[in-house]
Amino acid sequence: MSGGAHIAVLGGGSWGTALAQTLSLAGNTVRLWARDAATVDAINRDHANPRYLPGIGLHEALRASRDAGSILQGAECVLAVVPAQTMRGALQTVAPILPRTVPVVLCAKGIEASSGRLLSEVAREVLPENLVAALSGPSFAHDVAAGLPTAVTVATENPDLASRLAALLSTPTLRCYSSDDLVGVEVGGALKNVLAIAAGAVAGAGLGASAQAALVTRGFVELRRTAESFGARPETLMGLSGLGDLILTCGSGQSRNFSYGHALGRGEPVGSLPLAEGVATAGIAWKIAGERGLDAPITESVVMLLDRKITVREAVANLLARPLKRET
Ligand SMILES: NC(=O)C1=CN([C@@H]2O[C@H](COP(=O)(O)OP(=O)(O)OC[C@H]3O[C@@H](n4cnc5c(N)ncnc54)[C@H](O)[C@@H]3O)[C@@H](O)[C@H]2O)C=CC1
Ligand SMILES: O=C(CO)COP(=O)(O)O
Repeated sequence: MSGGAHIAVLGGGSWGTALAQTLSLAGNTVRLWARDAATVDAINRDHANPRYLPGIGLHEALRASRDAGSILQGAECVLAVVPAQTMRGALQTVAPILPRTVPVVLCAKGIEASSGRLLSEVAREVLPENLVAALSGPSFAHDVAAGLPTAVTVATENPDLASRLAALLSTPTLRCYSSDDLVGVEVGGALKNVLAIAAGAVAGAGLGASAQAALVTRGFVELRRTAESFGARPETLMGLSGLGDLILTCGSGQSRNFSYGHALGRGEPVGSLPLAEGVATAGIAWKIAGERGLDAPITESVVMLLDRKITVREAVANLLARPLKRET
């Protein structure tokens, strides 16, 4: 169980702040790097992050800074919690000052759209000497910050390190399981966001709970197919970072990806909505599926929907019109 460690968190958004809060409450020394001065001031002065975690009072010992050097000083572990498409830049910022003995835990969910790389591949390019892990699973930032019970998976390819990191990051309310299937945990987290957009779109278009259940189930088949093409183990995808996160985000308006899809389904504007990682990951996930000869009709529908080439009802009509097949 966590406590007494020095942990650095890169990213002052909702998830970085929530992880920093639970780890700080568990007795760790937590330092958070945020690029935005207002966020740093609010955390240090008011013990709050009203922009990203409204209504949550933060632990007084949690400190923030815009200076990455001071955040990293003495850190035993770094949590990287910026959006997936900005992960490379954030890691590049700390690369010259991060000791190579410090493990980096990637907490974002996405695939780098410009390269098709998983975030662990990005991290290994930027920080070739550091051990890389991923933390993923069904966990809304607000729930974790509020101390509600949550379970996630912490994965690295080294089982001993995975167990040590899971122990380091578990708190009385955040239970971390360990796994050596890094790729499985990463891909499960990245692809569920695309499916949450699809589920939200079906709900927003008023197509009914039955359609939503069918879509999520068939979406999970797509997720498994794509993840297994990366080398993920099927049982990982049946776990927290896969099925577990689909159950959470494909049925809750608390999910930003679901809400984004919901707005699309209702024909509402999406320009001012908060971060929905599935928007950036959908296109690259479909491209990867195409390159590998994988059937991914729901991912394709999300891409067409995001590009405004199709409506939700047309997308669902197309899915229904596909040739009948065995359920696999
Ligand atoms: N919010 C949640 O409930 C959960 C989020 N995640 C994942 O965590 C990742 C981060 O999401 P949130 O914290 O929710 O996003 P957010 O939108 O709440 O915050 C993003 C933060 O990253 C910062 N940022 C953006 N670009 C940056 C850059 N280039 N360099 C440094 N900082 C930068 C922003 O200033 C902001 O503080 C995403 O991949 C998300 O899928 C995972 C589990 C739960
Ligand atoms: O990943 C999450 C919960 O596990 C958060 O989901 P959203 O990014 O869709 O809000």
